[in-house]
Amino acid sequence: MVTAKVWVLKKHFEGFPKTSDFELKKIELPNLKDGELLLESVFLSVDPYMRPYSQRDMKEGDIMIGTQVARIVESNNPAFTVGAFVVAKSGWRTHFISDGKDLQLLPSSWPESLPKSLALGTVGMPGLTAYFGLLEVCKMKLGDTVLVNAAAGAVGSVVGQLAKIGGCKVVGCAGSDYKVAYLKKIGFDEAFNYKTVVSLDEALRKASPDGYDCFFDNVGGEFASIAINHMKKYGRIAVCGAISQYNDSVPQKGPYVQVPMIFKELRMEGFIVTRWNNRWEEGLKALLKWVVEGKVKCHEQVTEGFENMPMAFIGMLKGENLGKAIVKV
Ligand SMILES: NC(=O)C1=CN([C@@H]2O[C@H](COP(=O)(O)OP(=O)(O)OC[C@H]3O[C@@H](n4cnc5c(N)ncnc54)[C@H](OP(=O)(O)O)[C@@H]3O)[C@@H](O)[C@H]2O)C=CC1
Ligand SMILES: CCCCCCC/C=C/C=O
Repeated sequence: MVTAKVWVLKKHFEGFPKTSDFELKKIELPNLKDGELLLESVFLSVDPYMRPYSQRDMKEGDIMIGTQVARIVESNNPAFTVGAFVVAKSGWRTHFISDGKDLQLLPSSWPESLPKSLALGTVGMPGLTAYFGLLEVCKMKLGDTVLVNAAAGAVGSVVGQLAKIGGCKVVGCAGSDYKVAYLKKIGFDEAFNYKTVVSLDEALRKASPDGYDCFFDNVGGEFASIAINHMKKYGRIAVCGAISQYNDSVPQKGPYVQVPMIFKELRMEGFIVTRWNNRWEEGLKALLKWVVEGKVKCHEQVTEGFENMPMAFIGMLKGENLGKAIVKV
């Protein structure tokens, strides 16, 4: 008999999540039936979407949603070998049972030396968000100037590097000087700390006096309202995330987008990465190749210990992570 530890949403978040909103529980797992597997989580992901999705899709007492890289420890399913690693969507659990239907094996070309945790970041859902958001929503093309916020995070850092591979000028902003230095190190042409600039408007103008063709928006709110005025005519805005609004108890008020959208004839499109579920293999193959070739650099903020999951999640929402926020069990 295996005992799994799980993190439960004890109380719906009100404003910024608190550690007391979570509860650690133990669950006895039953014996495996035919066709089933027992898995242990090795790395778990903490992501911004957990904040709005918990509000929309979860009730108090549910196990927190999320993905992990897990190792197969027992298998009654001939399609899965003990010792293999998979990406699963089994929530915040140390151990779980699966019938294999929802599991994704890591690509067979995954090099032994490459951390498997990257399957939750650059070579996983966040990397794919950057890939499809830039190619399909921003319609990025050679010579474009691309703006991205939350640029030193899991999605943003890949957006900037893919835009450089695509022959664009890239401007990024992040919430600390350390993050800004990292952006310059990984090839951003311009980067600034949005928390310390005297004027966001001036910082955006200085970074690209001619404006922006593409804006990959991870943040929303005030930043997006100012950035929209810096778009070039016919610019494209990919509305990927709105992390500056996820913890609001009272919705923020405008300025509103209509006037700049009309006069600059902009295209602004929200998206969710799962729209391209049927092309994940293509995206993962491309991302893995760039990582292996050293064309896309990865950084992870690894928190040790399953018991620290709530802390890692809250820390990521506060901006404590450089690159992808990961928990190592
Ligand atoms: N549409 C889709 O399919 C997907 C959307 N997303 C969205 O992409 C965005 C980035 O996600 P991800 O890369 O995983 O997360 P990150 O790794 O970028 O971590 C979140 C970062 O957001 C920044 N941040 C937090 N609060 C604010 C704020 N009030 N204003 C500005 N920045 C803030 C912090 O960086 P800093 O120090 O720079 O402030 C923090 O490090 C999120 O909005 C997320 O919801 C993610 C995946 C899929
Ligand atoms: C494999 C899990 C897919 C999660 C999709 C997350 C979409 C994110 C939206 C905003 O953050």
